[in-house]
Amino acid sequence: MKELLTLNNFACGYRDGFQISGISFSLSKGSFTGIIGPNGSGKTTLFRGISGDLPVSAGSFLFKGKELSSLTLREKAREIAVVSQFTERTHISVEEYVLMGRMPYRKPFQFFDKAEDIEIAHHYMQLTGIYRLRDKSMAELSGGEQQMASIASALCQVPSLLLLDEPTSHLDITHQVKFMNLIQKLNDELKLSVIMIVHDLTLAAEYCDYLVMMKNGRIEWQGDPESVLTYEQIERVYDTVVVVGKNPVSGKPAIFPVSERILNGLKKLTDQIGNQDKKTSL
Ligand SMILES: Nc1ncnc2c1ncn2[C@@H]1O[C@H](COP(=O)(O)OP(=O)(O)OP(=O)(O)O)[C@@H](O)[C@H]1O
Repeated sequence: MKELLTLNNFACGYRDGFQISGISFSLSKGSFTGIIGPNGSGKTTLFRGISGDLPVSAGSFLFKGKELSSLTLREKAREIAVVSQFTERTHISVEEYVLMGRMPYRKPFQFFDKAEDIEIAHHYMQLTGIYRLRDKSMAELSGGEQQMASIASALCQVPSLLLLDEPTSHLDITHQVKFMNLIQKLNDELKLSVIMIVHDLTLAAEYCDYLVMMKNGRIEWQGDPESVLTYEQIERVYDTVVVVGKNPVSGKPAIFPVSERILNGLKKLTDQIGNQDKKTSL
């Protein structure tokens, strides 16, 4: 089966509070999808619905052809791994933290990690560049290093779907690009499907092959980056003036903000030209 997940008229939300509704999209195995939209538009709520953290209140959600709610917690944990924005500042070692990702594979009454689990954890620590930090406490790591440890732990679950909630928000440009390249590599080589909440639209355009743009708990637009990230749609959804250009190397959309001072200057200039045109036509 090519389709990994299908949401059909899906709705979920908080009791007597915010709801997302009418959500319909399908993602195939190995896709790299970005969820974009303004603050409070429902991106994290959608994530919580996809991870099974919030129950489906209407519509359906099929994962590999089965209702997600029919999977046991252990089955879900073997299929879907979530990396949230915040890592707990726990005092356990990096290695112990990463090994927690093997929990869904532990047998009842298995109190020690098997050699196979340790081998898998070491493999993903090496891949994410944190192997050298394995004996340090998680609390001693920088934000970027903690982020990598979370990814390594999530990969230990050997999931088919990785959910990333704003993973690059605390990273400098070097680490952002390094991080995105790693996710792209996992996506390419392991055919790992990725859904990522991302605020940086240019970064989303560069790496994602599909974008879902949300506003007020609904999908406003979805498709490839070129069709979603037009200046008209961005302005309508974010209520902000932007210029959309092209990355000269990749050809992907690049989004530029425009300051109010520049906009006011442009407005003055067009008003002056308009007044001159009026005078000459009199
Ligand atoms: N646990 C909760 N209980 C009730 N309402 C919540 C809860 N979490 C979030 N909300 C509300 O749901 C709405 C959507 O929040 P959500 O976190 O899904 O938005 P978002 O698009 O991820 O925002 P941001 O970009 O700011 O992270 C907000 O109005 C928020 O106040």
